[in-house]
Amino acid sequence: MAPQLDGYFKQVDTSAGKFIERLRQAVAIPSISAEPQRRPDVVRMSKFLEEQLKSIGATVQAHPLGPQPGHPELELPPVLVARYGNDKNKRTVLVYGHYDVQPAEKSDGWNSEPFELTIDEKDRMFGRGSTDDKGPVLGWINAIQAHQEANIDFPVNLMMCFEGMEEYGSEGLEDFIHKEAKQGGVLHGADVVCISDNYWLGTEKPCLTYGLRGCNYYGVTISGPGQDLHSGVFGGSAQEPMTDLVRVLGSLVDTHGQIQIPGVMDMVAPVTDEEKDLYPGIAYSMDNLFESLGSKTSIHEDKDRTLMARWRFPSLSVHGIEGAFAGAGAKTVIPAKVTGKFSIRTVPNIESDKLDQIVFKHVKDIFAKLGSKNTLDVQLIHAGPWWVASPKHWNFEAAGKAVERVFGIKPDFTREGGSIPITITFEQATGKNVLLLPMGSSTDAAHSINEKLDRRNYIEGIKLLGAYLHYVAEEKMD
Ligand SMILES: NCC(=O)N[C@@H](Cc1c[nH]cn1)C(=O)O
Ligand SMILES: [Zn+2]
Ligand SMILES: [Zn+2]
Repeated sequence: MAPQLDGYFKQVDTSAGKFIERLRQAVAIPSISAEPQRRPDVVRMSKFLEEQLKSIGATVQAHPLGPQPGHPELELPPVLVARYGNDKNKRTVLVYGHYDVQPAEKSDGWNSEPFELTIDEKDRMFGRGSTDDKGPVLGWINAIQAHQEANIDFPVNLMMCFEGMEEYGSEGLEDFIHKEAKQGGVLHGADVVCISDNYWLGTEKPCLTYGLRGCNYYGVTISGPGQDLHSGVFGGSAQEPMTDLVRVLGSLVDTHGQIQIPGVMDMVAPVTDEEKDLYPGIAYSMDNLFESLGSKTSIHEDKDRTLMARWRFPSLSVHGIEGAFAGAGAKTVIPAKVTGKFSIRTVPNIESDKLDQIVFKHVKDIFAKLGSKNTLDVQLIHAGPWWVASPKHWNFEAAGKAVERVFGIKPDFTREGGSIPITITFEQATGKNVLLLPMGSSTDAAHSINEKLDRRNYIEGIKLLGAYLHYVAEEKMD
């Protein structure tokens, strides 16, 4: 089956240095979507990607999305829609990825410059965006190029949709996809959808992913004094916003990860016996968790409960406080206005709007009990839905065969604790099966300091993406 693959694999190995250089150039562009001052870099990254796509003969359109909601002065970065191949006798695969990244500063604790791809003696390629999601996005381009260089016919028509706001909730993309997936739209005509933007459960065994948690992200702002104050002069006589905020934040979740907001857990679908039976067969251990954590500070003691906590139950994380003193030293300031940021990862059957109302009520109730003269405001910053699909589809079968061919092992079928808000939109707008096909591993530290992609995962991942397309071309439709 798929006899051309050996030649393709050989070519990927031959071109590996070139593909790593492409990743180096991409990582060098700090395309941080959450920071308005970095928006020109996000746009620069879209232009880089456009050039790369054109260089391999894809047709590319950059679609503007208009101003960012709530920031009329700030244009959203464009969605790139590219096409390679237009053969009516071939299947069409729609792939999605994102070219924006999470914020990163060397001073956060990185061992190397976050926007300089740094390869160590173990062939780990460190850099912001290396695994999330520049490596996988470039993987599709590299797969096309290796086919050309090896003179192997590309097995499918590839439609590529790359956005620049994923790490900020995919603003503006949903409407675009719904519009363009219709007859006559630029995203119309896909047979299946594939997204490479998540991770293996461990470091050795690839997986195919059929579920994601959603994410509702909130800000709670407490303000009082007209400006920051000297704690020696005003400590004890002014009500302090930080004092109130830490109490509000402290009321949200306990040390054991139990969400303390009444009503949230009532919305969670009960775990069925059939579901419980899936967990013991999955290749994962507490040591895998400890390795990715870099410590043994797990909440749960066993693997099944840990996986359920990641995939199957909601979690609440407190991310930071804007406006608070966070530097080194001992500054004696009383901040005048502080915004706590927290998010809830959602699962079936949590309803997003209902969750917002429950969260707002809880925060307001806790604040009211403090009897503070300060002012409170709580807002939803963005929300993305959870998604669970059926892996019993030829799209997953094709990917399973590709994993076996490249890695010599059958993949695990997993869900993911993270969120890719646009996944369900692709499913609904195209009416087609969506597969998540990860490239990176559990130790990649996406969103964290020292994010990396192992050379092996990148190069074998390029083979995997190409092999998947060959098996898609061969699969019988359901
Ligand atoms: N690789 C996917 C990813 O990292 N997704 C983000 C999406 C998000 C949701 N809210 C803010 N960003 C994630 O945090 O899961
Ligand atoms: Zn991502
Ligand atoms: Zn991410």
